[in-house]
Order: sequence, then structure tokens, then C-alpha cells
Amino acid sequence: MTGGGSGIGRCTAHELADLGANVAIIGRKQERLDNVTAEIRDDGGTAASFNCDIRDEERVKEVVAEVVERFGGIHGLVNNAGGQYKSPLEEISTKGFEAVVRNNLTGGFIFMREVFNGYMKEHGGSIVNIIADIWHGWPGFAHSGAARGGMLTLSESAAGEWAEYGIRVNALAPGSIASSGLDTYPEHQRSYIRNSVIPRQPLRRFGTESEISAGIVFLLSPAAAFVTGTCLRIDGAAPNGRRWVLNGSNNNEAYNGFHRAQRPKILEGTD
Ligand SMILES: CCCCC/C=C/C(=O)SCCNC(=O)CCNC(=O)[C@H](O)C(C)(C)COP(=O)(O)OP(=O)(O)OC[C@H]1O[C@@H](n2cnc3c(N)ncnc32)[C@H](O)[C@@H]1OP(=O)(O)O
Ligand SMILES: NC(=O)C1=CN([C@@H]2O[C@H](COP(=O)(O)OP(=O)(O)OC[C@H]3O[C@@H](n4cnc5c(N)ncnc54)[C@H](OP(=O)(O)O)[C@@H]3O)[C@@H](O)[C@H]2O)C=CC1
Repeated sequence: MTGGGSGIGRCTAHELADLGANVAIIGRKQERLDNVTAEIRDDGGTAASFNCDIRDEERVKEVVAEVVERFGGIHGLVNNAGGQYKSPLEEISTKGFEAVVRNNLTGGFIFMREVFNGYMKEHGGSIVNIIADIWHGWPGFAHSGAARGGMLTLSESAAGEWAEYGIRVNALAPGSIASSGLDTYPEHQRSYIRNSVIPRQPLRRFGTESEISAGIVFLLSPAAAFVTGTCLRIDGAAPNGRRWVLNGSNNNEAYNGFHRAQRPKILEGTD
């Protein structure tokens, strides 16, 4: 689980451990990794943390070998680590563009390739690549839209090439999710989502971390044995590129899926 130290990754790590998986928690901030690992162990699950920047090819190779050594194999990979910053397209520097592409496409590619070569080629498995709602572009986040679009077709290509090895590869596109990650954005950007994006989305609410982790768990599981090369959109039918006529009010009852987490700041003012 890359990006397992917070947000969607942390929630998914808990779900997987509750279901009996041995979970490798991968990320850069050691304290967060250690906290999640300790939470899972407190709950009776099995987890270990691995400090790794997914953009560091040599470190990724080491971590894949360490995880195979520690747990005896890698049956599922969740490429969840990622993020970006908001910027008008014309103001994105080449360095900034490449930093975002490396974080949201190249790093995931490196992880997929190393997990394939280090374990799954011989044993099969399932890979889930987290992208975003990039349909018809992602204005304000053009660098990340380009990277996530690349991750989508990379997932499709890998599904085609690796099916013969018993490996399924799928993408999952979260919409606006009330997560610790969204809380890192400035208030004016969060309030834009709250006041302008959510009201144009049919379900008219943020998704929860656990609603994303449920999709990830499904794609990893035997229940999805005939599902590969696709993208699961968990976005309340988000409005990107779509036009909806909406009536009715928010349903806030779904804000209940946070495991040991505080109610994210992004939800403030939604009741
Ligand atoms: C509000 C809408 C949200 C939509 C829903 C999405 C939600 C989520 O994705 S939740 C995840 C939340 N977490 C993040 O988004 C994390 C964001 N940050 C990062 O992932 C990284 O900091 C990075 C990939 C954006 C940059 O990584 P790094 O290699 O460490 O980059 P540097 O700091 O060295 O910067 C390189 C270069 O990039 C440009 N740049 C970086 N940050 C910004 C910024 N905030 N604003 C403008 N430009 C930025 C800049 O050109 C840097 O070059 P220098 O200026 O020469 O340093
Ligand atoms: N929340 C939302 O609305 C949406 C989220 N997403 C995507 O879902 C994923 C999870 O997001 P969310 O849980 O909300 O956000 P978080 O910021 O909480 O999670 C991102 C995680 O990725 C890790 N990470 C980032 N860059 C690297 C790196 N180079 N190497 C290793 N780890 C890294 C971070 O940990 P650390 O800094 O310790 O390394 C962090 O734990 C991200 O890819 C995000 O962009 C997509 C669409 C919408």
C-alpha cells in the first residue's frame, strides 16, 4: 500500500488487515507509517512499515525485495501515493510538471514493474492504481491530469500484457473525497469544491475514505476475478464533462466511514 500513512491509504490498510492480509505500509514520513502500523497491530492485524519515496527507483527495488522477504510474497499492490498542486497551466514550470508526473505516473510505473519482476510474474496478483476524476481534462491541475490519464492507459496496457501471468490491473478514480489529503489544500480551494463542485454532483456530498477503500478491496479480491483493464469511478457521478439538473438536498448520513480518524476539516460547514 503506497501512501499508507494517511487518508485513503491508511483506511484501506486497516480494511485489508481486518480481512486478514499482511499489509506493507509504504511512504516517506516515518512517524505516520509507524502510527498506522501500530494501530493495525493494536487491532490484532499484521503490518510493517517501509520508508520509501516511490520516485526513488533503487529504494523501490529494495522495498519490493524486503516485503517479499518479510511476508513471503506480494499478492496485491495499491499504487495510492500521489498528489499535486493547483496552478494555471501557463504558470507550471517544467520542473513542477515533471515533479507531478513523477509522483503520479512514473513512481507508480516503477512500483508495478518491480512488483511484477520481483514476485507477480511467477505467482499472479492484483494491482490497483489510484488516479483521479480526469475525464475531459482537469483544469487547474493539468500536470496531474496528464499524469493520471497516463496512469489509466498504463493500467489498461499492463492488464493486456500481464493477463497471461494471472495478474489483474485496474484503475480507481476517486471523486471529491473527504480525506486528510484534501485537508492539506488551502481553504479557498476546499471551499470551491464544497460550494461549486459538490452542488453540481448528483449525490451532493463528499465521498468518504472508506467508500474508496471498499472499491480497492473489491478490485484486489477474488470477487473481481473477471475484472481487469477497467477503471472504477467512485465519484457520485461527478460533473467533470457532464451536465446534470439537480433537485433535492444533501445526504450527510454517509459521513460515517472514518476509522479512528477525526472528521476531516473539509466537511466543516456541510451539516
Ligand atoms: C483542491 C482540489 C483537490 C482535488 C482533489 C485531489 C486531492 C488529492 O490529491 S489529496 C492528496 C493531497 N496531497 C497532495 O496533493 C500533495 C501535494 N504535493 C506533492 O505531492 C509534492 O509536493 C509535489 C509532487 C507537488 C512536488 O514534489 P517535489 O518533487 O518534492 O517537488 P519540489 O517541492 O521539489 O518542487 C519541484 C517544483 O514543483 C513546483 N511546485 C511544487 N509545489 C508547488 C506549489 N505548491 N505551487 C507551485 N509550484 C510548485 C515548483 O516549480 C518546484 O520547483 P522550484 O520552484 O524550483 O522549487
Ligand atoms: N482526496 C481526494 O479527494 C482525492 C484523492 N486522490 C488521490 O488519492 C490518493 C490518496 O489521497 P489522500 O488519501 O486523499 O491523500 P493523502 O495526502 O492523505 O495521501 C497521499 C499519501 O501519499 C504519500 N506520498 C505522496 N508522495 C509520495 C511519494 N513520492 N512517495 C511515497 N509516498 C508518497 C503521502 O505520504 P508521505 O508524505 O508520508 O510520503 C500520503 O500518505 C492520492 O494519490 C490522491 O492524489 C484522487 C482524487 C481525489
